[in-house]
Amino acid sequence: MSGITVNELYKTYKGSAEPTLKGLTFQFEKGKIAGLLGPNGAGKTTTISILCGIVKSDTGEVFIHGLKQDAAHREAIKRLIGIVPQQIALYPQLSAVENLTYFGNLYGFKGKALQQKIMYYLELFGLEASAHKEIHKYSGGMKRRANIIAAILHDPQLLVLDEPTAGVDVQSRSMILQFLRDYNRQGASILYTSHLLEEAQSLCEEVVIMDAGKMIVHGHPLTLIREHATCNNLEDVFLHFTGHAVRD
Ligand SMILES: Nc1ncnc2c1ncn2[C@@H]1O[C@H](COP(=O)(O)OP(=O)(O)OP(=O)(O)O)[C@@H](O)[C@H]1O
Repeated sequence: MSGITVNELYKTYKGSAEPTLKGLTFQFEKGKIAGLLGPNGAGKTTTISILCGIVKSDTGEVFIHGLKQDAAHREAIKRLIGIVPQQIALYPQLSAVENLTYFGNLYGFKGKALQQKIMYYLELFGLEASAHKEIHKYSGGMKRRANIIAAILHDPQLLVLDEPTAGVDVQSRSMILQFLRDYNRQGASILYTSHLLEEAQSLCEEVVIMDAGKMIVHGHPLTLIREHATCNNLEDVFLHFTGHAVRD
């Protein structure tokens, strides 16, 4: 399996009585836009963090494009993946160009080629006029767009995004979604989490709905909707499987 394989993941955080992941198992095909969905506290961020090698699971295994996520492959997987975390991971006192130069350098890119790439992406994401503005002066949507650029400078084959469109303005959201479609069309795999189910339904070719640390259902959004007579959209499917009780 050359996409993403998650096998029997268990994870209990130190000091927690309850496991966060309880035998989580799923697969996503390579080259697709995939969505990892679930209510608050389902374990999505934990799962993504384990996939990317940021958090260690207690047991279970993960394969990314055929490579096992372990010490022997950590560096190779790091080059393969671009991570866009939920929190903005940029230095607020530095400009976009300064931040992106720093992140490019971390991946070994330097000089004119890096600067050209940074300017290309700043333009693509509508940030060229604010290229030298400090990040703390950016709006929320601008920060999100810059945060994505930081994750793609090394041309990752798999882009993993944790709620990239949460709380952003309509124009930024539309630009981010268009970028994800284009980046996928160029051959990259995308894995993203979101609570916006209408968005996930239109964007994703595959979704996993997880709850309480387990996989609940997996499939193409439209197939899942068709398979359940009472469901008209992905939100109906989500509520069908995860219930109506509010989560804390
Ligand atoms: N570092 C941590 N230490 C202890 N508990 C944690 C830690 N990170 C997450 N948890 C707990 O694990 C559970 C799952 O959290 P996680 O952030 O993975 O879920 P999620 O599905 O991403 O939620 P949300 O949609 O709210 O972002 C929660 O109960 C959370 O409190």
